[in-house]
This record gives sequence, C-alpha cells and structure tokens, in this order.
Amino acid sequence: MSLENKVHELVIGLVSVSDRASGGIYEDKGIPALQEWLQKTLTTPFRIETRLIPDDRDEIESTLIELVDEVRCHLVLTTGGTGPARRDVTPEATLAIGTKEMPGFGEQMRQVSLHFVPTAILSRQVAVIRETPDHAALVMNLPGQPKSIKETLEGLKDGDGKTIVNGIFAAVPYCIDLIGGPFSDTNPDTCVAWRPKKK
Ligand SMILES: Nc1ncnc2c1ncn2[C@@H]1O[C@H](COP(=O)(O)OP(=O)(O)OP(=O)(O)O)[C@@H](O)[C@H]1O
Ligand SMILES: Nc1nc2c(c(=O)[nH]1)N[C@H]1C(S)=C(S)[C@@H](COP(=O)(O)O)O[C@H]1N2
Repeated sequence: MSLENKVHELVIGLVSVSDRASGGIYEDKGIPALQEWLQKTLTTPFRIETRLIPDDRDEIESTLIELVDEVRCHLVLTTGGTGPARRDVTPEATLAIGTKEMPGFGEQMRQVSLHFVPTAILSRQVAVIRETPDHAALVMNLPGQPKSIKETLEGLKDGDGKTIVNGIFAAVPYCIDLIGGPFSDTNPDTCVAWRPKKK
C-alpha cells in the first residue's frame, strides 16, 4: 500500500472563478453549492479548502498548483470561466497545469447538461490529472451557473429519483483510487460510486 493510501481523509479543493463574485459585485454561490452537494453525497471523511478568484489565467494556474502541490488535494473542482467569452480561460489554465488529460469528464458533462440547457454546448470544461513525484490529483472544471453544479455532478433523474443519465461524480471515487488517493464512497440516493467488480 502506498503512503498516500494510508491517509484516509479525502482533501478537496473548491475554486470559484468569477470576476464579479471575487470583486464583491455579487455573492459567490458556487462554493456554497459545491459544499452542500459534497456534504450530502460523500459518506467517507473529507476536508475542503476553498478559493474565490477572478478570471485571470495566471491566478487560476497558481491556485490549482498550490491546491495540488502544497495543500495536497486529491480532487479539485473549479466552477466558472468555461464559456466562449474573452475572459473565460479556466480550461486553458487547467490544461496548462495537467500532466494527463481526462476527456471523458468534459464529454459526459456536456452530454448530461444538454438535457438541461441547449447552451451546454458552450461550456468548454476539461479535466486533468496533475502528477508530482509523490502525489496526484484529479482537477475538473464545472460551469459557472450555480445550478449546473448539481446537474453535472449528479446527472439527470426521473420523478422517482432513478438515474437517466449519469453525472460525472459516479466515476470520481474510482479515479481517485487509481491515482493513489484515499478510498471514498457516496450516498446512493444522490450518486452511485461505480467501481468495477473484483473477479
Ligand atoms: N460564483 C458565482 N456565484 C453566483 N452566481 C454566479 C457565479 N458564477 C456565475 N454566476 C451566475 O451565472 C452566470 C453565468 O456565469 P459566467 O461564469 O458565464 O459568469 P460571467 O458572465 O463570466 O461573470 P463573472 O465571471 O463575473 O461571474 C452569471 O452571469 C451569474 O448570474
Ligand atoms: N448543466 C449545465 N451546464 C451548463 C449550463 C447550465 O445552466 N447547466 N449553462 C451553460 C452556459 S449558458 C454557458 S455560457 C456555459 C459556460 O459557462 P461558464 O462560463 O459559466 O463556465 O456553460 C453551459 N453549461
């Protein structure tokens, strides 16, 4: 067992990227929405570190690097700055700090989001793994609309709560296993953490 696996607490970084929320023009609703969703979903121990920053590429990159390399997050979720506007640069900053791209997360997010809004096609969100010599983290972008956090993480359900399209979080616990992070599990009423069956 690696040293990382002996650490049982999942460390999660939450980054809200918004010029107006970080400038005090409106209240940030991104981090509270992420915290609320994680609290109702994760059934294993976790700790959260938060950052509220403007749409500035250098600042996004340095924040992501600090959260992975110094705070030693296993998972970092960003919200905001994924669209086509000139100031939207979260995907570029994320790709720049990653060592491996994980295109399935962006593909699945756009697929599920198209069931909620036709403008989901405008979100360029990406996911990457950042690896250092002794640590690794999954870094994923979510759109900026606070309501899109539940939509992308949890997916689409019918009136009885049965999943119609999986959200992206279903694949996150196993991804963290594979990069040497702590075991995590979820409340199946919100999201089923999928792991391949052991033979
Ligand atoms: N952190 C946030 N808190 C609350 N509402 C937000 C936040 N980020 C985005 N929104 C809402 O979602 C809309 C679309 O988000 P988007 O990320 O495109 O914002 P934006 O127009 O680039 O502005 P900004 O970066 O200043 O938030 C915003 O206009 C705002 O109503
Ligand atoms: N699930 C979901 N995805 C969504 C949305 C949404 O409301 N729900 N909004 C879309 C819109 S309107 C835009 S412009 C893009 C980019 O948003 P961002 O720049 O706030 O990241 O995300 C898209 N993806």
